Amino acid sequence: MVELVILRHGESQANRDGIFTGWSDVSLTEKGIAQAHEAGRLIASTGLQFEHCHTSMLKRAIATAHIVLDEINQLYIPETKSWRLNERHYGALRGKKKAAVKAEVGEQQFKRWRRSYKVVPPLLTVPDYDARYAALGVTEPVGESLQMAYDRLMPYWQDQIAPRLLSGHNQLVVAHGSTLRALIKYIERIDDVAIDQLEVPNGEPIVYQFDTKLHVVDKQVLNQ
Ligand SMILES: O=C(O)[C@H](O)COP(=O)(O)O
Repeated sequence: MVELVILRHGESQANRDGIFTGWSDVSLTEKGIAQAHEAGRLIASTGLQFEHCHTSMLKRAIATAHIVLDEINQLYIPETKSWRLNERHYGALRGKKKAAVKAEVGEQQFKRWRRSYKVVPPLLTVPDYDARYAALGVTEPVGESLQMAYDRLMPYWQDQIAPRLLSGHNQLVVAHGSTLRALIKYIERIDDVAIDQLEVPNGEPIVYQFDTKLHVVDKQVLNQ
């Protein structure tokens, strides 16, 4: 049996302040750091040895991954940071207070923008520029639906995660609410409608056990 552990970063400053974040690069709060340590201790209790750690290019996920790797005494393993694991880009909602947007557009539209699979948030008129993505030849999205995030995540799963699992090596993925919803949708074959009910809390490791064809044999959510 091979195992995959997926983990959403600990609480960020924007999570704490109720602000749409997406590709904004915000830090963990003290609470988020504590959540990352606790997640690490929970993962340590499984005794799993990982061959590779995958994270995004955003510091809230990278910092969480490093705290976890330290807690499990596996800081030495190879790690890949990919923009494909970045949070879904929230377009023109990015930086706005969630409560203010909800008050402006109403509960239904607010929920549609946050949780539907296909609805695209209001777009930026010009893409942001950030040297870290430009260096890779990646133009930042101007806004993404969950489906768009799913589509850019899948090549990373196919090329970097699935082959390692198929050769029997446990993998650790530390990413974001929406990219993990996309990954869970794929792994558990959740349909486009039911996915709007799925929430991924900060700092709560999910452990999947797969058979040799990458069918799920067991799923455990680790919490205190
Ligand atoms: O990008 C964000 O704002 C958060 O990471 C996720 O926010 P959501 O729960 O509103 O999708």
